[in-house]
Amino acid sequence: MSSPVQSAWDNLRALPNRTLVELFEDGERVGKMGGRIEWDAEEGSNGILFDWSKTHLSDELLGGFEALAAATDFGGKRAALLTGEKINVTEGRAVEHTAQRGIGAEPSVEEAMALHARMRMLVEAIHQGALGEVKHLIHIGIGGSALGPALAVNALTRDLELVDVHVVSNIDGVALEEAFAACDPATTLVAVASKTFTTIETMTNAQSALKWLSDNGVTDPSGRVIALTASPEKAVEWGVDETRILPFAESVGGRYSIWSSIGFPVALAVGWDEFEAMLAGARAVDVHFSETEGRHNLPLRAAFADQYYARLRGCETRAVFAYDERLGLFPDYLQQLEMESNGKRVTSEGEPVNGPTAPITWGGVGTDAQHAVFQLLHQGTHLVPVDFIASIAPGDALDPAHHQILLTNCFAQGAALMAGGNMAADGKDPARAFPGDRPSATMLCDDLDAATLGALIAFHEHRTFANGVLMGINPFDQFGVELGKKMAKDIEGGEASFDPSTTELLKAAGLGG
Ligand SMILES: O=P(O)(O)OC[C@H]1O[C@H](O)[C@H](O)[C@@H](O)[C@@H]1O
Repeated sequence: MSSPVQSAWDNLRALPNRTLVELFEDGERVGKMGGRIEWDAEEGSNGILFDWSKTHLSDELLGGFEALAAATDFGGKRAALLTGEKINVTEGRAVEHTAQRGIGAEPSVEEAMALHARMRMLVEAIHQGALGEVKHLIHIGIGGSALGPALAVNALTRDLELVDVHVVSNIDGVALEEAFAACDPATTLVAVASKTFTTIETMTNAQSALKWLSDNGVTDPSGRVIALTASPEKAVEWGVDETRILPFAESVGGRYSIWSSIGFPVALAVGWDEFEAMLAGARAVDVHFSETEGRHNLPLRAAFADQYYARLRGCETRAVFAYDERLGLFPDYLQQLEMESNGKRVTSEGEPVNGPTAPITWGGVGTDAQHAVFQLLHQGTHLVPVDFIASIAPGDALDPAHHQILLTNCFAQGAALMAGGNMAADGKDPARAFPGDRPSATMLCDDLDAATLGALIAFHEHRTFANGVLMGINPFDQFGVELGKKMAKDIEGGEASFDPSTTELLKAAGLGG
């Protein structure tokens, strides 16, 4: 007998696939497949329009996916997420990034608010000169301790940068040297961001940053260090003064940690109010996600489309193009969020999964990408669902033509992917033929400010969670990163023997004994 989940998938597989042109015969489609999430802004409200009408989701498919959501107990799992149950079953932990935004179990929300207050005091004290003149911050961290800060600092500091922030993640010393070259040691602080405070890249880079400070005449280098961590005791052992440790809860996952003290460089660069605005934008999405049911729940609806393309149409990748220079790092951010969360092969119960899991996330910025990779999207043999992200308000103060061309190109690409056609005069040249019926979704922001960035990130967090629920997997562990780390340690320790290829490579590089 098949399980309710299996029946829901069987039912989905039996539904007809309609073309986008056929789907648009429904005159109400744009309204049905669009939706806004809004929040209060200085003047009125701001928001994001989520237009999923150019995807192949039909009324029947939406109904089928709603049945799947019911069979996988989406409602119960969402409630468990938002009330701090231990849903990260493989690690026996709650998952409480929303508590950082005020949504969650009361003690966790209170703890988050108290830690935010402490972070705020330090940020404001630094702005007021309590640590002397501070012009630069070298933020050292990797993975979830770097990608969020790098994204947000890059996105939000075009108009205002109170402190010049350099995010360094790679162990390749070239990365750290580049930051050194851009900073004056006398006016530089170093943030060491690591949930565990053990990550080899981060700890090695932090040590070298201390050495750089002392080699360049800073008398108390460790007095220039701020630790952002869920392991404050390890930071103390490492030599950071307790007054400059900004802790966060163990239940905040690395790739979900921008909302915690890992967001310190953002607050330092753009000020506390902007950091709070980012949290408020995320909270607006949390509220929508927690209160809206079925197809009207926008992150869930996006996950329906993700599952449709990955599992029913065999798409192995999905692409994200931000038509906004400020979101240049958004695809990188999403790669960790989605691939580290849902790139799994067993369910939460340890059983093999019943279909493909996370597709490969890739992308870039428009219009650059149009002149490089869009050829494949329009005429290649892979079907790639595309997300477009754009802002109605421009980020630049140049001739408005810049922004108009940017936006018209963004919309034209979605239209062209869907419509297809033939560019030859006689309409018959196969090399000039566009098959069309290629899907895209568009996220159109009123403006790209801190609240909008928070909302965009939270939308993708919940979309990722919803995908995990529909596939029956735990999105919150990441054991897949461990084996390579262990082998690197084994090489360092000279303990292990390796395959012939690896042994030769080590020998050629003069490594590994
Ligand atoms: O913050 P840390 O403990 O230094 O961890 C940094 C990163 O490394 C790990 O290997 C994980 O893959 C990431 O999820 C994590 O964000």
